[in-house]
Amino acid sequence: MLNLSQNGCSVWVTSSPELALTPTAVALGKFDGVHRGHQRVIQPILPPFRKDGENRRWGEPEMGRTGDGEKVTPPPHNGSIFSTVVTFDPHPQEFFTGKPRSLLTPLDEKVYQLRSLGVQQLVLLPFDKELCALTPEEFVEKILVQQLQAVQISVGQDFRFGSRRTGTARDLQIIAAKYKIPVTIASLETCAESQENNTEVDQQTRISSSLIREILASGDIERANQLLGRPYTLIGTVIKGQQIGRTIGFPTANLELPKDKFLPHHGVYAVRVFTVSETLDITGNDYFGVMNIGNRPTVNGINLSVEVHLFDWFGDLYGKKLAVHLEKFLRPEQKFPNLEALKTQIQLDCSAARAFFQC
Ligand SMILES: Cc1cc2nc3c(=O)[nH]c(=O)nc-3n(C[C@H](O)[C@H](O)[C@H](O)COP(=O)(O)O)c2cc1C
Ligand SMILES: Nc1ncnc2c1ncn2[C@@H]1O[C@H](COP(=O)(O)OP(=O)(O)OP(=O)(O)O)[C@@H](O)[C@H]1O
Repeated sequence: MLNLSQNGCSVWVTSSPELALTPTAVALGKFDGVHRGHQRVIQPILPPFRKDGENRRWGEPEMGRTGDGEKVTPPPHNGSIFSTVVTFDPHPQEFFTGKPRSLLTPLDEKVYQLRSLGVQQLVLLPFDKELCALTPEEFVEKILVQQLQAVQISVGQDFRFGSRRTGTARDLQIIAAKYKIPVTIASLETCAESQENNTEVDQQTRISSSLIREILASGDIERANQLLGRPYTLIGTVIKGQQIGRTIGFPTANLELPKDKFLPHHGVYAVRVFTVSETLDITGNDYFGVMNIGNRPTVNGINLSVEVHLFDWFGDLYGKKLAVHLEKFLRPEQKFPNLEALKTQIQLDCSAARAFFQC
């Protein structure tokens, strides 16, 4: 389906497990967000020669593309064990509810995050009736042993699998032992519970994609960033807006985002912006700026718009891909009586963002 390759680092992405590079060291789960808990599960499947956080060059041959139904030969096997994240597509919750689910990390972004951790392969198991009906024993035998030739498996302590989620992480360990495959069960990465409860005791809660969504929806971007282990990022292509911004002295780059991207609380954020390539690698300098996510009630906007104003930068960004790191929530969007009042407020937003970034 996709091959994302830059500087000799590639991730082989396939939704056909029979096209997977084998043998594999597998981390299992949905991994939306690739948050700190996920990173703990992925760590044990990475090659031992790689130090944490290092952007590894592993000198694999250039890989071709694969895809649903596409007949493509995977790159030759070079004798190594492929660090592989195995996830489900669509997201199981989307399959059961029939409702499209927005994601913290749409596919391109997930691949980018996995690649920067050192993962070599992403297998997107088609989540359908057939897969759902597999018992834990059948899942291990058919998918992990026969198709992926797993030699090592890693999951979190609360991992559940197989039909009606009957299999636990411990069950996986027992079943995999029959095939002599070791299973690492990562202990839960937790964080302090929100202080809202006003309890004296330091209660801990599990870091999860669902918790991070809730926190983003509430506008607490700094806490969401802590749990992710990096800034929450919106990545999109710059498209034309109504071009009113430039008339009030604040030209903005309007972003078209992946349709399934989860949007945080609407309003104004202090942001750090990077131009990126198709594979999402940073291509130039970074810029500071302010971003608005909202409907622009002051100009009777109807559609949701995501737009960023960069400090001290003038030029044409149309068609460019930007990665916008959300660092601080400044205020909710408001309806102003006129453009002059909006302009005055945006000036204040810029000052607040500059003070935050000390720039
Ligand atoms: C930092 C920032 C804050 C903004 N805050 C608001 C706001 O509170 N209310 C609003 O109606 N529009 C707000 N906007 C959106 C402006 O209305 C929008 O930038 C302007 O209409 C230009 O739109 P254009 O990009 O289509 O030309 C904000 C934009 C920026 C960059
Ligand atoms: N906080 C955590 N600490 C350790 N392991 C985790 C943590 N969160 C998830 N995992 C493990 O990482 C893998 C992927 O997790 P998964 O994406 O399914 O869960 P999640 O982040 O809790 O998402 P959701 O909130 O949608 O359930 C699983 O093996 C899971 O057990």
